[in-house]
Amino acid sequence: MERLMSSSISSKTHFKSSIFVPPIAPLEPKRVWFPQTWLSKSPVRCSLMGSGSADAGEASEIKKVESNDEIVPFSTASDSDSTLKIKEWEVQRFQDEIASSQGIRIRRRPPTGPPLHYVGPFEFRLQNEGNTPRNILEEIVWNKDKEVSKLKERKQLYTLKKGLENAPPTRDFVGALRASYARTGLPALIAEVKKASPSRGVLRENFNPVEIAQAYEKGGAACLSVLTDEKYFKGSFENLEAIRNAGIKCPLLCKEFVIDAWQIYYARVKGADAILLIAAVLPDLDIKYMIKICKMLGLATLVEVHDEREMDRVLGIDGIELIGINNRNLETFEVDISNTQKLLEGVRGEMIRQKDIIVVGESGLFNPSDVSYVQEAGVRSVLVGESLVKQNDPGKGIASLFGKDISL
Ligand SMILES: O=C(O)c1ccccc1NCC(=O)[C@H](O)[C@H](O)COP(=O)(O)O
Repeated sequence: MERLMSSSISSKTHFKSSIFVPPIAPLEPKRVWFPQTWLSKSPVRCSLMGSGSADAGEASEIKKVESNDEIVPFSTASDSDSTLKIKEWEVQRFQDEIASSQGIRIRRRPPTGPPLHYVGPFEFRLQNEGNTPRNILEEIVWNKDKEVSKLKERKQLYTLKKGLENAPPTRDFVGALRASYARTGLPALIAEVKKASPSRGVLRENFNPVEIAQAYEKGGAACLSVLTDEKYFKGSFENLEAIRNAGIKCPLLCKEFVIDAWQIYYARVKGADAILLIAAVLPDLDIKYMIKICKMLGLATLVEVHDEREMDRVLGIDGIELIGINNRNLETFEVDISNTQKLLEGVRGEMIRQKDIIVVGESGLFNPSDVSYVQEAGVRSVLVGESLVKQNDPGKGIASLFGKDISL
């Protein structure tokens, strides 16, 4: 690993020395053997923690390695392709080690896919622990990795940044939540525009995102959350853009699985006012880095946690204004709204009050007693999808959710 770091530094890369490098035993490349057929011709484009597409100068003291440049060869592998692959593999391993040292179970997709194995004249790919996603969240993230790589090839950051000049102005997402809470005395609603989900399948066949958004706004939602993932939620960035262009005044959260800063720029260009960052997926340094990028672009961040460890990590990060507590375990689909209460008890709740952080209760909220329960636990906002989107009139669903009309 030391060798990896020094080779990265010696090439023309942006690497800030303030990055925390945990004491990992150096790898021994001489013991690593890769079948020749496992090696591809693609150029290495690696980034520590996977957020490697934004300009290093922009989030000043924060990290990064991004290299298409010459790389110092160092192993027994004879050609430069294999050296690049070994380097990719090492960076991947380094990334996963940092993540797991923070209790993150979701691994990033291995860069090369499963190795080929030979049995006599045949070859096949072995499926094993290392190359198969272990749960739905990991699968989504691995798929997202492939998706984002392709999108980045089609639209480079440079082009996206030019698009920023024509992007609509951002609206104050946090301000809208505070104002709604002050006006109604009830948790401010972030109403979710979601056609389907991995746990519930298709929620609404007759799905018109703009009409649903208009109904939510009319029904008293403070902000909207728009799913943009296509494969698992049947959402899209076109939906986000259409809702923004339809003149909806509620600020919009881009509900995406963000693993790369490129996605933040893309969301901004498509009209988002806020971005979701999931602590189960992103190491601390990525969260800090992405918050900086968001601030620079005028976007709010909703940092989502599910357990105490994630909450403690996030409370250790400066500048957090919104924390979402997801009552759904994204690895198992289990939903339990008492999770919100558990995470807001004692010293954690105290710290949140002191920092004036708005907590958003997410998932599994269906009726007024669910809403009161999480409000008593300390939330000042709720993020609700299924129970609203399934109603014939999703706007009227809001009144049923709160037990009264909150649009007035
Ligand atoms: O909902 C899922 O099945 C799911 C699976 C994997 C990752 C995320 C998932 N959902 C995202 C959410 O947490 C919800 O869309 C959101 O909190 C609203 O929940 P609900 O009101 O229960 O629809």
